Amino acid sequence: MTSAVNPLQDIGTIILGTRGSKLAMAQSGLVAEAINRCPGCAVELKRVSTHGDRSHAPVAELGTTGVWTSALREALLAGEIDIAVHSYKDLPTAPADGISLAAVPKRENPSDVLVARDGLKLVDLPTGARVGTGAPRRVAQLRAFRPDLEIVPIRGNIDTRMSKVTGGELDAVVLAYAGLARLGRLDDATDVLTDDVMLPAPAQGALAVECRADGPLAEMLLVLDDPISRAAVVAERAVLAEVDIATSVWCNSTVAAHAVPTVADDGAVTLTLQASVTAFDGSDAVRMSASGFAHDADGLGRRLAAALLTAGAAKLMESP
Ligand SMILES: NCc1[nH]cc(CCC(=O)O)c1CC(=O)O
Repeated sequence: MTSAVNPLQDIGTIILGTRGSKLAMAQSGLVAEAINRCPGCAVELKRVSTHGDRSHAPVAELGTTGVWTSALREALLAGEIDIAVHSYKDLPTAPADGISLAAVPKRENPSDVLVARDGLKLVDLPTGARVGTGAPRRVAQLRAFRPDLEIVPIRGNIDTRMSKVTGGELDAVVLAYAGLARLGRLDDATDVLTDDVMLPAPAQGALAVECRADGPLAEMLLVLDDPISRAAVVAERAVLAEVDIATSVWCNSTVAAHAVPTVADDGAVTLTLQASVTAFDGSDAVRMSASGFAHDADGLGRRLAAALLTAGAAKLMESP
């Protein structure tokens, strides 16, 4: 008697590596749940501590790419874990040898949100209000839109950041919608920031599921992949990669990008990609958009980056 081939039947328990933060555990839990739904699969979570978790310095000063992700990739290559789940926006743009991006699950809302006292929206914050964020992209866009605000550099996990608002130390913080959604804390958001005010980080809201390129998991993990989310993120990251090459400011970059997919009646997927680079002090910015087919997502992003660079994007990020 023959039975249908189950590509996982010989794999045994799959070890899924994750950072230990509440958000990372929630994200990894979502991926683990999806894998556990496949018949015969069993997943075990294993915590891996990263450079970013161990250091308390501002992320912009850690001086290296992959502060949240390198340790997970090393554990993957060493065979200590079989799958790594990352926030896609935290991954370096350079490809990693021996590792496949097996799946990009359906993306959460990529926007940033404001969590402010008294339910305030960004436009309602009083002059001089104290707003916490450490990300150069958020700082620059906030300064461009509301030069009167006092921006306070902060870091720490989402709970820590939000507690500075409830504790009265800050009037507001800027966070990713996706992070709040995954922690079940969306009710705390007081304003969902629109693209014209705060264009998100490339790949914000998306997860990256990686495995060893030579193993059996890559094919099986494709069930978790959402090709439209993947195409959008690939376009956004191509902008970042191309600007990175021209400027080498990586974590300190103010590059923002958002690709909105549309599916035509014939099934063809088109992306409308918007991208911007803002001067660190918010005094100047270049912003452009372009459309193209999802199957050329990478080319679309690279061409838009080239146009941004021609318009002076690299110069804007010369001095922090
Ligand atoms: N570097 C921190 C980080 N990495 C991913 C997210 C949010 C979740 C996501 O973008 O998928 C966050 C927190 C934040 O920006 O508020």
